[in-house]
Amino acid sequence: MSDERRPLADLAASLVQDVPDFPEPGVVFKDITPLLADGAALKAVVEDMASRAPGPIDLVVGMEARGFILGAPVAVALGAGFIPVRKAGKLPRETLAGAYELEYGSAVLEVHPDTIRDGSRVLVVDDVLATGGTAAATVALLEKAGGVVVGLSFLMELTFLGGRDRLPGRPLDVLLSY
Ligand SMILES: O=P(O)(O)OC[C@H]1O[C@H](OP(=O)(O)OP(=O)(O)O)[C@H](O)[C@@H]1O
Ligand SMILES: Nc1ncnc2[nH]cnc12
Repeated sequence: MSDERRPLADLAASLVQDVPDFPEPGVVFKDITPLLADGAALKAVVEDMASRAPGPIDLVVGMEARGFILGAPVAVALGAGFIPVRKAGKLPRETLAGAYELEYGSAVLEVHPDTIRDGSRVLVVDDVLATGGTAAATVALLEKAGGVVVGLSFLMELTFLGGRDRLPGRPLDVLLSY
């Protein structure tokens, strides 16, 4: 990590709380709500994510639900559109769907493919990269819909869960590593 990014990383880390055994025994849940509640920290994190985008971005994609919280303001900061990738059954029109596994369960993600113009440069934003199941399923959906995923940006990575290995060759940006 660059020296200039260190103060932001320290601030963000101080505002993430560990919650043991949530949502199930053995999982240490990284709770970002204290960070979200701190206006200066939230602004700094969003601006940092936007500033590290790899080149021009047409669309920012956020995954339900925490990916919406960070993704939408990053999209606004970049002047890009925002695409919600939602859990099954929430989007009202024709969807593309993909199943995936995560640290504490499995689910299905969906997107409205007609909101992604062919060849759009897409940045994926989420709070946590854990097993990488959510991110890998999202990349697959976006590429099927015609987008070009040029990067993924996460507030934090749980390195011991190996999510990076499910995103080989993808440009990843992470502020905090655990
Ligand atoms: O790398 P993975 O193992 O896939 O885990 C990461 C995902 O898990 C969390 O979302 P969650 O599905 O818990 O939903 P939420 O944002 O609605 O809480 C987090 O916000 C990521 O999207
Ligand atoms: N340990 C964890 N804490 C918060 N979000 C997560 N998503 C997947 N694993 C997580």
